[in-house]
Amino acid sequence: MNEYYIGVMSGTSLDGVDVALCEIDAASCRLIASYEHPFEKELKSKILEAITHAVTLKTIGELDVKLGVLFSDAVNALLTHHPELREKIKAIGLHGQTLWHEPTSPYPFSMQFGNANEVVARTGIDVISDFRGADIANGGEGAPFAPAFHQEIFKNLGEKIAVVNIGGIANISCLGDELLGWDIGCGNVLMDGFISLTQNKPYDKNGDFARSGELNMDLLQTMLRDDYFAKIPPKSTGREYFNSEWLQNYLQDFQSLREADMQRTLLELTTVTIANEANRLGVRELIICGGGAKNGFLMERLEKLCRAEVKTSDKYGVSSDFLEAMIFAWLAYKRIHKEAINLKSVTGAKKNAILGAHYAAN
Ligand SMILES: Nc1ncnc2c1ncn2[C@@H]1O[C@H](COP(=O)(O)OP(=O)(O)OP(=O)(O)O)[C@@H](O)[C@H]1O
Ligand SMILES: CC(=O)N[C@H]1[C@@H]2OC[C@@H](O2)[C@@H](O)[C@@H]1O[C@H](C)C(=O)O
Repeated sequence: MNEYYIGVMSGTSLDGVDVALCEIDAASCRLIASYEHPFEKELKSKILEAITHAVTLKTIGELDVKLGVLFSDAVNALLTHHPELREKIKAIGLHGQTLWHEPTSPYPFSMQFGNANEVVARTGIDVISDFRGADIANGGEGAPFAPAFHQEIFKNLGEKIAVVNIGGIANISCLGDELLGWDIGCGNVLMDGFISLTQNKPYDKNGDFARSGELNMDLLQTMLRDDYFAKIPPKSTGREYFNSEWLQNYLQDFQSLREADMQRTLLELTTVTIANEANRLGVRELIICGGGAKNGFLMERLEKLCRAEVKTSDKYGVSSDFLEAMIFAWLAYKRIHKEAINLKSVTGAKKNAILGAHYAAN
């Protein structure tokens, strides 16, 4: 029998909270309704501050609850449009806001905020959260998890298919008998960071500003030599690595470049690092999802640089905007049904584990 779950995702871009209401059974996951809840500017700056500066435990505790309230508001807002479904929702899969991801240190962890008890109290619905902890405890990277879901929904397309999510961070899934996947590196996060610093805009709409600039090969080659790109998978990353310090470090020797040239070169960095992986894997089709799919210039460059055919997931009827939120609805379904997730070939965990902690409403 089909069951209803809600997935809530707020990613590295901090652009909004994505909510996906899905109808799920053993063979399918269908998006029934979706909603993007606004992220207040003030909360966004608080999160960025917590990532880059030392903050007090009081601030951290409050941030956890504020995010819990935000995620509850997001779920309740979606359900006001579908009141008849509220009683039917089995659970909310709550990813939480990643503040810090450090899976390879001596005491590895991945920190997602958004108080689950608060979400249970404010929605009256069971919540599954803390998805990454078990994978890390089993020796895995705790990310990316998207490959398991990509495999599930695109398995009928055959071999040599890869899916790339271009969010703040870009991650790839290579589908097949042995599932592969890792975080490629920067998706939009550096482009967003640069245009926000220079023009106070959240992102470069359609890549138009980048298009107006010239590619600087010296800067591109220098950035491509960054250690992260050469690292052998399993690997995963986030804002604790690709951030304003990273940008400053690479841009400082190129101060004479025009801002448009820097933007253009950052866009090329994203597309070249994605295309390199796709070409190396020899994929025949590259399916794109995440906000980067809306950047016309970025998509043009990807089509040029990739030997594979490049399509957005929308072409297969899967929303490129809500695919990540759907992952957490699906993972909540898997947790309720106590099914382990096939991820050890991706994250390097010793075993496939049942992911997530269950916070019951009753
Ligand atoms: N019209 C557009 N033109 C250019 N870029 C866009 C457009 N719309 C969205 N984006 C980019 O997509 C980003 C948001 O993508 P998305 O919501 O997939 O990221 P995320 O889920 O927060 O990140 P991650 O997947 O790393 O967790 C924006 O910050 C922006 O850079
Ligand atoms: C630690 C963390 O939050 N990682 C996110 C982030 O956003 C994209 C990429 O980096 C991926 O590793 C992951 O999200 C998706 C949903 C994942 O687990 O596949």
